[in-house]
Amino acid sequence: MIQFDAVHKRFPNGTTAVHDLTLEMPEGGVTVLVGSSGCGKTTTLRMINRMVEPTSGTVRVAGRDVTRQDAAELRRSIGYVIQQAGLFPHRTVLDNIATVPLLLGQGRKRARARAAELLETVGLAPDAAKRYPHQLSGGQQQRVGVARALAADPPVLLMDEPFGAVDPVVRTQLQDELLRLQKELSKTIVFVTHDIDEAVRLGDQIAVFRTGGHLVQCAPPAELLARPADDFVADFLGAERGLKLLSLTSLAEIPQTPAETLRADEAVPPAGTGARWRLVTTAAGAPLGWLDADARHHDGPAGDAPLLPVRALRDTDSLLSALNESIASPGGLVARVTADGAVTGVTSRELIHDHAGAAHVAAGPAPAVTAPAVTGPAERAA
Ligand SMILES: Nc1ncnc2c1ncn2[C@@H]1O[C@H](COP(=O)(O)OP(=O)(O)OP(=O)(O)O)[C@@H](O)[C@H]1O
Repeated sequence: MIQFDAVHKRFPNGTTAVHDLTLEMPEGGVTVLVGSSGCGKTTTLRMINRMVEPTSGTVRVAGRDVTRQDAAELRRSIGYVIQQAGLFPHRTVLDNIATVPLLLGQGRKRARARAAELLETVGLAPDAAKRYPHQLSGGQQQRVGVARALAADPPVLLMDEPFGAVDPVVRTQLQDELLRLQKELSKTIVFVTHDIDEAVRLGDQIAVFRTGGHLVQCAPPAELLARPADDFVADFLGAERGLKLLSLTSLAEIPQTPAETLRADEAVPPAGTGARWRLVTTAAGAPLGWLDADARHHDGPAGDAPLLPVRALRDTDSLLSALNESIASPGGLVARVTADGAVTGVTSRELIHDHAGAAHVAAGPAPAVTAPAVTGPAERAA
């Protein structure tokens, strides 16, 4: 666990970067620090590995005051990943990853063997090992950065906007990789980002800071979205915080009913018999598309009829995806499939809407909105 106890940081030029911060970052969990530019996120992060020293207060890692530990030793025991990876340009990928184990006195052979293993762990092909950083894409460089931070198997990982410089698709892939890795490794991660969606996706808890280094609220994502402490946090979370909350609820919680299906080789039934929207599937039960059985443009096998696209969802998908799909689906039905892609049933738009409302109720009521204080004439005169 990492503990900040009444930590204050004032730089020599008089800037207060962090103001009286008391915060616990649980062991094996991801704490995300968010807030507008200059609100003290990086300074907070850097006080953990003593790249910045607090002016007052105590930072403890695993119960030990960091200022009582040798700074270089402390840094080697804490992984650090920054934006654009910060790799050594004249070292190969493998040597970049092996840097800390070598500094810790591991033999070259062992350090390189471990580095090669880590390449695979972070999803890079073995042939990346001999390349230099400039020969990799931005996303690949970030993966090397993560591998390097993990090389000495540190219990704590500090990540300062690690995915800030890559495009949204690669960014999502890197987030997925981090979530997968974290499931296996359970590191104590402190992650700085500007992106609230990234915070909601990755954080076990999210700490929201305001300019001047004030911590405004720290809570698990669902609680933060349902009950922002004040207007600042609510604004920071954005107008779509209700939808973001749905992204945290899994579709598994919502019942399904049997689907009216037709195999692709079956004939289109006469109009007016059975359900209007039939789900046409392969022989193995994978959905191919929606058939408007009442329109009946076609007499032959269902698979040859004009079908409307279907995007089937798994139990692991979110209520937000279900809501989205229920709007796009012609009959308002969301097709549900197993992990192997075989149809298990459908869920109606109405049921999804009901549960979307219930998700908000379950997360608890939002605080009442307080009207801005009206300044009275006496105060205005003061
Ligand atoms: N070495 C320094 N000397 C003086 N002021 C500093 C120093 N480092 C940071 N600051 C100031 O401290 C405040 C907090 O900076 P910090 O980098 O921690 O913010 P941040 O939230 O990480 O910002 P960003 O999101 O823009 O990276 C800012 O006003 C910054 O200008």
